[in-house]
Amino acid sequence: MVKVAILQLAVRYGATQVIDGLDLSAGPGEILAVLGPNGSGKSSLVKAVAGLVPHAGSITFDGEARRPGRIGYMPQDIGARAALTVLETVLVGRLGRLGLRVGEADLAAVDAVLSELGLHQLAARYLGELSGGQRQLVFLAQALAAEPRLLMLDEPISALDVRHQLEVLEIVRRLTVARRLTTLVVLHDLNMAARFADAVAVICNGRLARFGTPADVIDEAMLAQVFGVEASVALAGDGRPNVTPLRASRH
Ligand SMILES: Nc1ncnc2c1ncn2[C@@H]1O[C@H](COP(=O)(O)OP(=O)(O)OP(=O)(O)O)[C@@H](O)[C@H]1O
Repeated sequence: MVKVAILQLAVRYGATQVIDGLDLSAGPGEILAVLGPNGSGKSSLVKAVAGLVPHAGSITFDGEARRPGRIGYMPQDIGARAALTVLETVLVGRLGRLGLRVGEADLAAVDAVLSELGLHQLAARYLGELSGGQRQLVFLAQALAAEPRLLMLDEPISALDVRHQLEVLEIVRRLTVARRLTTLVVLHDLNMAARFADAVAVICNGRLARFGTPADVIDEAMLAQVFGVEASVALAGDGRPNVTPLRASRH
């Protein structure tokens, strides 16, 4: 259980500032979806929280600057360069917890995650022999194998068919609630964000454009201002918004 508080976050690459003055928070048992146009700074935000890029401003975890030991991070870029099998790749997720040898508990944890994501039959295959969607599931498995308290997923469903998209987000939601994880997930699919997130942060040009519940944030005005899209947004029976994009309103 980790309360993440971000205050006046700034990230720059060389002379280019890509996140500027961003305040945000996420709590245990909660999925925070991070939305925004391409290049707006979503991955940079998640990398800053994971400690993978330097930043200014403050990021605290339960009020402390020190990151919790158990972080699960799934990057957006999941190339197949490493000559590892699926089993080995998922085991890497437990690196911080491995002793001098792989123990029974590690193998059991990996086994459980492989089963949960339906990856058992692929366990001995090399990453380079998988489809893009299968590889995405393997890297999700790697993030979950850490048994994280803080879970960060950068576009985890972008290569998945619609059933796997739903399955993955259902698993993420179930684990988030059952284990009181604090979950940050970068998504491009507005309707999946509306359906699965407790809170939504919209990033635009490195700044926080909107932050609140899906119903507060995902509306026609935001889609026009932030994404340059004309859309119709209806509230479903459960009060969550449903977006139908109509046309690009600017080029
Ligand atoms: N390592 C880097 N060096 C220099 N600039 C970078 C680097 N990584 C990202 N950027 C730039 O920072 C800005 C934000 O990138 P970031 O990857 O955070 O955006 P994003 O919102 O995740 O985009 P997308 O939806 O396309 O994945 C972009 O303009 C990008 O070109």
